[in-house]
Amino acid sequence: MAKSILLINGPNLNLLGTREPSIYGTTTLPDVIDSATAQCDRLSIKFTHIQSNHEGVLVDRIHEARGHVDAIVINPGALTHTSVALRDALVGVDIPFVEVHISNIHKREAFRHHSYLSDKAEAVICGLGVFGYEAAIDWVAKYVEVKGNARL
Ligand SMILES: O=C(O)[C@@H]1C=C(O)[C@@H](O)[C@H](O)C1
Repeated sequence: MAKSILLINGPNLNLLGTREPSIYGTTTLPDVIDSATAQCDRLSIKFTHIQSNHEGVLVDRIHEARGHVDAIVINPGALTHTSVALRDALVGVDIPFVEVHISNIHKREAFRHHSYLSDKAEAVICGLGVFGYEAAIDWVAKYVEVKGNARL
């Protein structure tokens, strides 16, 4: 069972709750983090989180996670559809990850239908709103085994 999870949120997710609420809902990112923190506490999982609007900052954080994190839950935001660098970082550190999208990207503009990450993800959750984060953490807790001595 995973003992440490890193949650990553990409560009514009800092606006969650006020940004296009008809698509992304009214729950704020701090509320998402608070819920995920409590969920991980209940599951005895060490939890950390980063949100950044900068691709290189997220790449650096993924590199830093190697050897310290058992699994990553990532909503890459728009980098989903553009970032080979993010894909390469996730594959390069060999940490299992679950891809989360608040909206159902397959019901939206065509340019959102492709992800540079999905074929490397353990699972992809989209369209469940912010519940997708909770579902991803629950799944990771149940099905992702600790690799070596990975700890935060
Ligand atoms: O649904 C989401 O969480 C994703 C969030 C974004 O910011 C968009 O750029 C993606 O296309 C969809």
